[in-house]
Amino acid sequence: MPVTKFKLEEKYSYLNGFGSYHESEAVAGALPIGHNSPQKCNYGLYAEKLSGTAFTAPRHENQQSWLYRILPSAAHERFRPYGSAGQHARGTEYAHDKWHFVPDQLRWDPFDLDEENDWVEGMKLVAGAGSPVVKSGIGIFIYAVGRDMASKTAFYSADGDLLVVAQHGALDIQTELGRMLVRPNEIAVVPRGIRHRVTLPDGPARGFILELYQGHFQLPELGPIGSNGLANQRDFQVPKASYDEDTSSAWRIVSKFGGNLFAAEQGHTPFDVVAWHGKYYPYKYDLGRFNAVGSISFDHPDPSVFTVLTAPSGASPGVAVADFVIFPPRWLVQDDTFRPPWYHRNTMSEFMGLVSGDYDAKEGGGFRPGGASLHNTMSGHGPDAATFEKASNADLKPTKVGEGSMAFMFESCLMMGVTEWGLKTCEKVQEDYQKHSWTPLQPHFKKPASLPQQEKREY
Ligand SMILES: O=C(O)Cc1cc(O)ccc1O
Ligand SMILES: [Fe+2]
Repeated sequence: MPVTKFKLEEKYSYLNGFGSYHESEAVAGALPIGHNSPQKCNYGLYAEKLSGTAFTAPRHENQQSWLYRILPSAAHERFRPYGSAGQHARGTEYAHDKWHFVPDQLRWDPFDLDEENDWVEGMKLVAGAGSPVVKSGIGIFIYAVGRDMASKTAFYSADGDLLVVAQHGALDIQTELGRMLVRPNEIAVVPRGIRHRVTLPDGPARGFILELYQGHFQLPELGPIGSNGLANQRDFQVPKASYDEDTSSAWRIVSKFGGNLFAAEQGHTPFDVVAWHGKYYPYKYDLGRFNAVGSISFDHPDPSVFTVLTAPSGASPGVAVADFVIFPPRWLVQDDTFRPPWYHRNTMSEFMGLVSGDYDAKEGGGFRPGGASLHNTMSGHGPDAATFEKASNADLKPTKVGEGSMAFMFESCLMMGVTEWGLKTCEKVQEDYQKHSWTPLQPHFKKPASLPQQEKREY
C-alpha cells in the first residue's frame, strides 16, 4: 500500500506524470509564452537550457528543459579538488577504477547507519560496471547519512542519473527544479547534472543508489498486459518550481565528475529557478502504488513482470544496462507450483537490497532490511534450503507473500565488479552465505524400481 506515514507538508508540491512535457512557474508570468529565449526574459530572469540528451536524439527520447533563473549556473569560481579548501572529505568512496570481479554469491549484513556523514560523504560505491567517463555502465552505492548537507552547499553528479531507493529515514531533496520528500518505500531520480541539497527531516537515513552512466530510465513496455499496470505513469511525481532569492551569500557547489569530487564557490544560491518547462526533471515514485501482475494459473513467471523502470543497454532489444525491479506484497495462487523463485543462473547480474520485511526466497534469514546481495553473471542461486523445504511441502492455498515487505533488484546485462570498500572495508560481507543457503540442500533423487510405461509415439 502507498506510504502514508508522514503527512505531506505544503512545501512539497508535485506535478503528476512520467515522461510528460511539464511546465511550472513559482511566479505567474515567469515562463515566456510561445518562445524559449526572448531578448529579455520576464522579470529580468536568465534563460538557461539543460540538456539531458543530445540535441538531435530522437523526439521520443529527447530530454531537455528550459530554466528561467535569477543567475545562470555558469556564474561560479573554478572547481578545485574536494577537500583541498578545508571541506572534510571524510570517507568518500567513489573510486570506480578498480573492480573486483568475483563469481561468488555475495551477501551483505545491513550497512551501518551513520551519524556523521552528509549526503556527499555518506555515499559509498559498492558495485558496478563500466565507467562514467565513457558514459557506459552503472554504479551501485549505499548511502548512510546522519547530517544535513552543510548549509549553502549543493551537489550534482555529472556522471549519471541517480536512482535513490530510500530504505530508512526520509530525505528532503531540494533541487534546482523543485523540492521532493522521499520516504522509505519511495524512490527518486535526480538526473545527471541537476544541483541538489539533501537534508534529513526525520533523523539518519540509509538506502541504495543506482547511478546510470548511460541514457535514462524509462517505463517498461507493457505488451499483452495492456495499457495500465506495473508502475503507472500518473503516479510519478515531479516537483513544482520553487526558488530562493539569495544573491549575496557564499555557496559551494560540489561536483562528482569522472568519479572524483570537486568544489567551486559562488556568490548566489543555485536554487533560484523561478520557472521551468521541459522533459528533463527529477521525479519520485511510491513503490506502494505498484500494480503487480503475476501467474493466476501455474508456474512462477520471470521477475521482469515486476520491472518499475528500465534503462536499455542499446546492445539489443530488451537487454537492459539497468532494470529496477521490485518484489512487493502480492498474492500467490498458482496450482501445482513451486512458488518461490526457481534455482537459476542468468547472464544478467542481480544486485538485490531489502527495504523492509522478509524476502520469500530466504526463509532461512540473513537477508535483512538495509542489507544486500549480489548474484553475478552465471552465479547459481535461488531459495535457501529452509525455503526449499517449506515451499515444496506447502499447502497451495492462495497466500499473501511479502506483507509489510519490499525487496528490490538492480539487474544488469553487465558483469558486476565489487569495490574494495564493498568487498572488504565495509566488513559486512557474510562469510557463511553459501554454507547457510545452499550447501545444506539434500539430494532427493530416487530412480523408480520400475519405469512407467512409455507410450509408443509415432512420428
Ligand atoms: O534471485 C532472486 O531472488 C530474484 C528473482 C526472483 C524471481 O522470482 C525469479 C528470478 C529471480 O532472479
Ligand atoms: Fe535471481
